[in-house]
Amino acid sequence: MNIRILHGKQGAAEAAGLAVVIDVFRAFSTACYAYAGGCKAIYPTGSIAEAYRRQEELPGALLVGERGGVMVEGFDFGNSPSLIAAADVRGRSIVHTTSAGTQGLIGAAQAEEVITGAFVNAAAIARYIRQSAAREVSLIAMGLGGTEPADEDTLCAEYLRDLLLNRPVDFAEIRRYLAEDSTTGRFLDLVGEASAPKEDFDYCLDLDRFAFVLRAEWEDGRLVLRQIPVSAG
Ligand SMILES: O=C(O)[C@H](CS(=O)(=O)O)OP(=O)(O)O
Repeated sequence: MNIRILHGKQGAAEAAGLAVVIDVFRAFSTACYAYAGGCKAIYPTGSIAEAYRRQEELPGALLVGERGGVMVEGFDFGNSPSLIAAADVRGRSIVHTTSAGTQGLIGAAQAEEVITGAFVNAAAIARYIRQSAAREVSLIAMGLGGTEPADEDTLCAEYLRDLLLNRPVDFAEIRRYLAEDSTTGRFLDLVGEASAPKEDFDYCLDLDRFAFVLRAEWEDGRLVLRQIPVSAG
């Protein structure tokens, strides 16, 4: 298996084979919590205007997302895993637009298959990749706004690579580093911003909470994330 670590929107555009678009803080942690809460489907979109157009096509859909980490005015929720986990999203479609994560899903157009990446389902991602027998794997660390590296995404890409190569991993040290030394968890700087609660840090670093992956598929001309359970072993 050939594994490449790529970065940001540029990396997404270069991704080949099975692509894992990684956004730990917070897009793809939030998406996992939404599926765990029973949402019907998540539609990743690029622009805010496109999100509103998609919502018109999907009556009753919730609008979820941010710009600069802050909930888009008029949306139902920001990009917050803890707030989504506390909400009743059962049976609801979600239209999701974020600065980095959803842009990466849209940009990875050359890849054969695209799944999301986060720590909350890291072991399931590694199992899914092994079971897929993919020969080429692109791990894309989306970073800040898809243009600057962010420690949490780079560390998640390296963590997934090491799992796949059966190398030792030390999640406790990653967590400690992100809590104490890293400065790239931008939403953590939005102190007092309701759509960026500090609890999101723990929600995003709840390693292996979920045993599924989210796979991006095209349905009726729309990109949608679908939940794929991954068996143990
Ligand atoms: O909502 C987030 O935490 C980030 C905002 S920013 O890129 O850190 O400003 O969005 P995401 O697309 O989930 O990285």
